[in-house]
Amino acid sequence: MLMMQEITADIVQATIRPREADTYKGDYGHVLTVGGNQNYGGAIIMSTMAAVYGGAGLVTAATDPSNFTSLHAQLPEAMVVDDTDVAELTKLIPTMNVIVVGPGLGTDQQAQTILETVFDLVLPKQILIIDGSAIDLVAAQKMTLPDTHIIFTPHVIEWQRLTGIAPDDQTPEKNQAAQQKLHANVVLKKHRTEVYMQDQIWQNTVGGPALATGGSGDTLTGVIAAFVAQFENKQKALLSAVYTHSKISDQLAENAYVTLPTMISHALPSFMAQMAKKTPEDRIGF
Ligand SMILES: NC(=O)C1=CN([C@@H]2O[C@H](COP(=O)(O)OP(=O)(O)OC[C@H]3O[C@@H](n4cnc5c(N)ncnc54)[C@H](O)[C@@H]3O)[C@@H](O)[C@H]2O)[C@@H](O)CC1
Ligand SMILES: Nc1ncnc2c1ncn2[C@@H]1O[C@H](COP(=O)(O)OP(=O)(O)O)[C@@H](O)[C@H]1O
Ligand SMILES: [Mg+2]
Repeated sequence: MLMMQEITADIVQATIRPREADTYKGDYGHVLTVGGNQNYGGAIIMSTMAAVYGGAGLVTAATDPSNFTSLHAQLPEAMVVDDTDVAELTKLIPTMNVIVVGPGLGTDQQAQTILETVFDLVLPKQILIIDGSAIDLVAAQKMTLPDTHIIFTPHVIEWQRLTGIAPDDQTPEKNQAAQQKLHANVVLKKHRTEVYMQDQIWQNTVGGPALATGGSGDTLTGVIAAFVAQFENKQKALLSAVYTHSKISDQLAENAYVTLPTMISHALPSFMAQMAKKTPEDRIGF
């Protein structure tokens, strides 16, 4: 039986610390989110919003141009680029710290071309978060993964598509073997989300059915991107993002039957401020 460790508030409090006074946006990472076709624009808006509210220094969304206006209406802080403009992506991608690909991307030929472009251009020093449709494309097209730091964020059906392991057979042993074969970190999303990284397995014990609404996972990608972009310890940043997304939902769920993805994003700055204020002595009882 494999040992599973619980993600605790301690890890989050140790990760989210007060910002140094003499810093600027360039110190908190540049995130690129790639996705959102003509039908699923909301997915990339939710991912991008979470990256902005989660504290990434700069955020750019590469999406279908039909989403530009709606994205800016909600999120003037983000920049946009046409996700089929290879020349622009070729200039932009090398300047990024973290790339999210997949929310609302779809699985048609155009989506596949966009994903191939990202895989071609991503650099080994970057962090690539592969979610939603991009996981489906990797699985269906048996795409070779790029040489970079990869975080997969599948739900149980996406994980099945990627590994062939049916949800009922998704044991820690089988999941870890599949994760190690992929040479990637895996956030297996479900009621009690599991994080597989290197030889460790972590379980998230916060979060509940108020998160069971379209866009919760899209939002998680943006929180992960913002955290790994701005915090030094990438493993703790990943665990902290998973916890924070769920914990905010739990807190909102005291007064909200369903916690809409945009509600979670809007609550990120105040939750992070609370975490940053905590000293080691405060940690008991949180
Ligand atoms: N507003 C938007 O634009 C939205 C776009 N979305 C995008 O839509 C695309 C397709 O994603 P979907 O996940 O909807 O579709 P999928 O076809 O990947 O997954 C849906 C299937 O997975 C099952 N499933 C998911 N989680 C499960 C769990 N914990 N236990 C058991 N079964 C589970 C569902 O029952 C369903 O059969 C993605 O690109 C995604 O990002 C969705 O995120 C929804 C919102
Ligand atoms: N009952 C639940 N308990 C805890 N977390 C949940 C529950 N239902 C959904 N979630 C969380 O919501 C997110 C759903 O992700 P996903 O299925 O990819 O949504 P979408 O693609 O619509 O954004 C995951 O982080 C998952 O852990
Ligand atoms: Mg999803």
